[in-house]
Amino acid sequence: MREAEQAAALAGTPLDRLMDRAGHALARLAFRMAAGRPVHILAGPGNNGGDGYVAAHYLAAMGATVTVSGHAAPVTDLARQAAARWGRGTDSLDRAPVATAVLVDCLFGTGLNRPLDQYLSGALSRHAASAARIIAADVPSGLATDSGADLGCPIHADVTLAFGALKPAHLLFPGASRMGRVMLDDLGLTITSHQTTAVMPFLPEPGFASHKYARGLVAVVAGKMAGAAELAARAALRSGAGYVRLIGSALPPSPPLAIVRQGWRDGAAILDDRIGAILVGCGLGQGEDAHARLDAARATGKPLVVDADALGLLGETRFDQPAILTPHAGEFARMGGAVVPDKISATVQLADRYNAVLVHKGPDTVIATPDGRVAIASPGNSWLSTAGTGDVLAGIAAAMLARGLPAFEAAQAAVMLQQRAAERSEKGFVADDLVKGSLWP
Ligand SMILES: NC(=O)C1=CN([C@@H]2O[C@H](COP(=O)(O)OP(=O)(O)OC[C@H]3O[C@@H](n4cnc5c(N)ncnc54)[C@H](O)[C@@H]3O)[C@@H](O)[C@H]2O)[C@@H](O)CC1
Ligand SMILES: Nc1ncnc2c1ncn2[C@@H]1O[C@H](COP(=O)(O)OP(=O)(O)O)[C@@H](O)[C@H]1O
Ligand SMILES: [K+]
Repeated sequence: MREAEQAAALAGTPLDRLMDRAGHALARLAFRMAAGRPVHILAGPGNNGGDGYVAAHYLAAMGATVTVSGHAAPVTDLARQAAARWGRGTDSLDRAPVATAVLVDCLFGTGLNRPLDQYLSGALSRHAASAARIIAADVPSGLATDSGADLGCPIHADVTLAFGALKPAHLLFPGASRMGRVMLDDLGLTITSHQTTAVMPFLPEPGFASHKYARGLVAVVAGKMAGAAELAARAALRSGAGYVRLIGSALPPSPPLAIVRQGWRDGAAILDDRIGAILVGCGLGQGEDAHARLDAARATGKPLVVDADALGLLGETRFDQPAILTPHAGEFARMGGAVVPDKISATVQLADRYNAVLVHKGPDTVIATPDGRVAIASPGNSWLSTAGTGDVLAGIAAAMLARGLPAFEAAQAAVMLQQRAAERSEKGFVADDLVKGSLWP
């Protein structure tokens, strides 16, 4: 965002214009939410506080009842100009709060560089308790914008109005749990970044020239716990693969019978040239056989999805072929990934180490490439926290690789399709329910 501010300034949008837009947007939102009742604004010393003074100026001009409490005098030129524009009195932050309809938290935004002290977090929480609704300007104060880490944020906002672009704190936990409804005002900026929210790539439907191999042949390698591979195979088929082979499963055939079952045959089963992607790991186990199956899958040079048990067998592997690795937090830690709070850097580091696309799962899934591109999924449906939904994700990812998507796009498609399936399902769904019908968007 700071880069974007600089770019905007160079492109001729002065920063005071951006602050004016931000403050005006805040004022319009607070005006609507207050519906004639009083609004109180907390203004910090930096430009987040500046947004608050501008909002106060506009609210007064709209005829709203608006008061401001300031923490420390403005320290930036922009914030000083904004405070002068407001021009009316500013209370001290520790004056006893009065009941208000809407509190607008403009204490700190992207400039927070240390935890809130007790004085600040106490004052913010007292003011919040006296307000019916809370709007956070850019981010609730006390959250680290770039990681979503909690640096002593005492509030849950009802609405967070993000400026310019969404930041990691809007999507990553615990920050994401403090936002309430997130709204974005782009301030008229076009921001390009190597960090984005995950998006669904365009998936063309089968055309007249399509055939089952053109749509993608997926090989799912089974192992000790055959159910996991079964789920993954169904997910691959239901998400549009033309052909799915389930290899080495000990379970008897069950619907959909379109899944073709084959023995492992010392690895010969995965050598078919027409196979577009191999999924290995779901229910694989960790013994000798598991090692052999993982090694054979790698040796084919074909695009791979590596999940679950196979993630624990990778050692110092660096992938030569397109590969997607899908660890949950526990598997991520066992693979040597640094523990959060900075889930983004930790995921990029591991992607680089394995030379693969990393899908670091959880309520806030982070997808990273070895060259540092990052896509963060919007917080998912928490009913996904049930056994087997990871196998479903891995199966969809394999189908996306087999249809020819690059690994980064395939991983995003898989996360989006799994989330959409969850949204369409009844509360209390289980993994099997997700793959009963089509997973196509
Ligand atoms: N990005 C943009 O293009 C725009 C940004 N604007 C606003 O500007 C904000 C960023 O402004 P700033 O960079 O001035 O940063 P902030 O206003 O977030 O805060 C910076 C100030 O707070 C102090 N500070 C940091 N952590 C503290 C702590 N724990 N306790 C006490 N003091 C602390 C710093 O020393 C500094 O004085 C954004 O969040 C956004 O609201 C808007 O004005 C519109 C334009
Ligand atoms: N609280 C949650 N909210 C949203 N999604 C979740 C949550 N917990 C887990 N998930 C998602 O559910 C899936 C679980 O995968 P995983 O832990 O590998 O389960 P399994 O190994 O049993 O298949 C992942 O896609 C993950 O992102
Ligand atoms: K804020």
